[in-house]
Amino acid sequence: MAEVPQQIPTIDISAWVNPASSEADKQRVVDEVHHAATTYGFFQCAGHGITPETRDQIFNLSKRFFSLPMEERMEISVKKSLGQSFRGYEPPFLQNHHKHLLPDTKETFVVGAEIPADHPDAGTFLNGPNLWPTSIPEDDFQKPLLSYQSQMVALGNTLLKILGHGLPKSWNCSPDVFDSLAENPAIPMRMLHYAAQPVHDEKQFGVGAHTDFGSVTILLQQLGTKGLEVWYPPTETWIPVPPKENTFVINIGDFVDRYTNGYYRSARHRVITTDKERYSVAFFFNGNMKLKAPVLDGSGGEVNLGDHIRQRAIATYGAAPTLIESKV
Ligand SMILES: O=C(O)CCC(=O)C(=O)O
Ligand SMILES: [Fe+2]
Repeated sequence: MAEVPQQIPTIDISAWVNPASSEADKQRVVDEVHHAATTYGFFQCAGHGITPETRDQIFNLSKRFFSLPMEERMEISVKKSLGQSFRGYEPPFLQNHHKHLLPDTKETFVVGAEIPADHPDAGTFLNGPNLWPTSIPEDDFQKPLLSYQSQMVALGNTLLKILGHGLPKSWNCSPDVFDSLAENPAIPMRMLHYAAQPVHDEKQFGVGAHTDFGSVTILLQQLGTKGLEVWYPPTETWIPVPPKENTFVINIGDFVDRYTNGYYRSARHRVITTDKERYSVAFFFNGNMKLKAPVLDGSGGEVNLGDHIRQRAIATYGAAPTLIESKV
């Protein structure tokens, strides 16, 4: 029987980003990420270059948004976003990952790539203009959020490069193989707020057990809170993933799992409820929604990112028929 891991690994990727690093130091980063992605599907990422001030600023904005009156949040509800663009505010109890559970307690504000309404793709699945709260000045809210978004895109690209370098040599694919996946990517960022749940109900989760749909997720957690757990199949255990100073939690999504035929693992995870409120920000680097490509290990079969994500959204928002019927 495998030993129960107490935590997922922490990996400092700074040697990869620093042009002065030796090849051996860069390779160490590749090896560590490879180990985490094949074993856990999760790791804590340090040395990413994003400042603590940026992190504090993002949480302050999130707190400011979720403190707006409910009517104001509902004015920019996802239901009001253009076509199937899925932008704006999602109230609690909307998404359900399992029929036998209650819907998730989380509430969410979703920001994606800013696609103007007159763009040919606007209104198609995950494409369109963002919805912004009118009572917060643009410079105080949308500018810093979009700046954070571009830092997340850069980090997502870096992570895909590292993952590309870790693929087995026998597959004969270029280490830049994920470049086409990273082109013009869908990048929904979900600012998440979990209200305190003083009464425990075993059917109630912040987010029920699920895997992420896209390529790579970059998660920022509020220090001093808890709730995130990842499933480790060899020991059939949930491993807690506590927030750690100056790190992001990185996890592999379904698409990279399928694309690599399960080599990089998209691990199940969940957020349990606690008696303390919690904020987190999940940046989903979904990737190029138009990508259709053969599975990388040459075993046959094709992956289609857009179809996969659409089907998973339908499955998990199925408990919210009004949203799903009008949106997907
Ligand atoms: O809030 C968290 O820690 C994780 C949220 C999550 O797993 C998700 O939104 O997919
Ligand atoms: Fe998730």
